[in-house]
Amino acid sequence: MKIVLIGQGGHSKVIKDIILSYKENKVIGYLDDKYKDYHYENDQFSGPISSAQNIISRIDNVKFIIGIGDNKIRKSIFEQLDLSSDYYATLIHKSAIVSPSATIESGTVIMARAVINANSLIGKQSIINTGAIVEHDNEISDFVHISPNATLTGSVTINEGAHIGAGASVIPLVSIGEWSVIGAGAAVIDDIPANCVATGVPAKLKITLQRM
Ligand SMILES: CC(=O)SCCNC(=O)CCNC(=O)[C@H](O)C(C)(C)COP(=O)(O)OP(=O)(O)OC[C@H]1O[C@@H](n2cnc3c(N)ncnc32)[C@H](O)[C@@H]1OP(=O)(O)O
Repeated sequence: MKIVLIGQGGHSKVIKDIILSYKENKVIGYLDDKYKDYHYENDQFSGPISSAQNIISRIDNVKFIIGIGDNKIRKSIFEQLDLSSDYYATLIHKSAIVSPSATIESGTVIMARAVINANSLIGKQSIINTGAIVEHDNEISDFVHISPNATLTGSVTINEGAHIGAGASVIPLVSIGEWSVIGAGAAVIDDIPANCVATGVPAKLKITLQRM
C-alpha cells in the first residue's frame, strides 16, 4: 500500500513503524500544516493537509492515515478532507490479537499487543493504543482513543470522540458518553454522561467540558 501520513508528531511516528512493518507498504509522503507549500523530493511528498486532493489526482491507489492522537483534531481533519472511507488505510500491528468476529472500520489503528475480542465493533478513525484490551461485545464509536493498557471489559459502549486514559478500567455494560475523557488509572463503574471528565477509583465526575 502507498500511504500518506497526515500529522508528523509522536503518534504519527508509531503509526509509521506499523506501516513499515509490512514489507508491501510504503510511506510516500506527509501532510501537515507546518508545511506551507507542496513539495516532492527523494520520492516523498510533503505539503499542507489541503494538498490531499493534489496527491489523489497524481497517484493511483493512494491511502491516507490521520496520525494525530487528539480526537477532536482527527475529526476536524477528517471533515476538512471529506474523502470517502475507501481512501483511508486501516492498520493492525502484527502483535495485536483481533477476533475474527470483531469489526474494525476504516482509518482505525490497532497498536502493538492490543486485544480486540469476539463480536466487538471499533468505529472509524479510532485508536486502540499499545496493550489496550477491548473485551467481547464492545461497541466503540468513531474518533475514539483507548489509551495504552486501558481495559474495557465485556459489553462496554464508548461513544463518539471519547478518550479513555492510560491504564483505566471500565467494568461490564458501562457506557461512556460522547467526547468524555476518563483519567489515567481510573476505574469506571457507572455510566459517564457526554462531555465530562471523570477520574479516580471509583471514577467520579470532575468537570463538564464544552460540547463539541
Ligand atoms: C502514547 C500516549 O501518550 S497515549 C495518551 C494517553 N493519555 C492519557 O492517558 C492522559 C489522560 N489524561 C488525564 O489523566 C488527565 O490528567 C485528565 C484529562 C484527567 C485531567 O487533565 P487536566 O484537566 O489537565 O487536569 P489537571 O492536570 O489540571 O488536574 C486537575 C485535578 O485533577 C487531578 N487529576 C488529574 N488527572 C488525574 C487522574 N488521572 N486521576 C486522578 N486525579 C487526576 C489533579 O491531581 C488535579 O487535582 P486537584 O484539583 O485536587 O489539584
